[in-house]
Amino acid sequence: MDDQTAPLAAIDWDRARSDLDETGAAEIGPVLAPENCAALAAVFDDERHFRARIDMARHGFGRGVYKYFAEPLPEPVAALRQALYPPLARIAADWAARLGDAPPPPSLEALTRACRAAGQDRPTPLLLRYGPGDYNCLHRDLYGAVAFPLQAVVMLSRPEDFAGGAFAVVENRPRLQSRVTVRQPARGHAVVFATARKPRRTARGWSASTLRHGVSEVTAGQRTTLGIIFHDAA
Ligand SMILES: O=C(O)CCC(=O)C(=O)O
Ligand SMILES: [Fe+2]
Repeated sequence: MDDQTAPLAAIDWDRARSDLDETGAAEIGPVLAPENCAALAAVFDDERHFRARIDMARHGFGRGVYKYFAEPLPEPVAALRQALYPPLARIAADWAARLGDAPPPPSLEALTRACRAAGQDRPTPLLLRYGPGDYNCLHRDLYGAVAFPLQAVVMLSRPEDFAGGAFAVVENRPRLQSRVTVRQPARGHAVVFATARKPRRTARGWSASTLRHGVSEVTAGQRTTLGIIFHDAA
């Protein structure tokens, strides 16, 4: 463990796995110390750290702004991405076996190499900022053929900094009505969730349900999050 990330060793991965199996989302944490949350939120206004700035309303993605980090990623972001990969890859490997998919690469480095080979070479970790009236439409963060099936969002704001702005995952289940799971993680806590699909037990074995995630309207204050996506973008 280093001083950049809170002790991931304390995370109950069995519980996270069963929450992910059940709903496609699991709250874990803390994963970032409060001082790192504050420092990362402050980075939002410093354009030197980013490769792209997206005005969500312009693209019909919702309302608010997000920015993709440029390389090199800030140390706490790189360290957290690295630390989250192995436990998430174990869950991803079980999901792949259930769905008959290829297993995930054994390491983040191997995933990055697979991305490069597919022409996906731009970093995807991002900061998102929402003010009053802002929201994030349901979506999937897919950026090319290579995709890791799980991702994380870390809350950088304190609960008293904003109102509204709930994180939501919607699971579209074959032949069933859709299920929504809503989370409001504390500062420094994360929600890990399925990027696009997850296995769902059926009478005959397993089938794939499809997932999207988004954020409900922020009604007051300012909400800043860190998104950690493991595959790179084309
Ligand atoms: O701001 C959030 O809670 C979710 C942001 C998001 O879409 C993501 O991290 O992929
Ligand atoms: Fe997203």
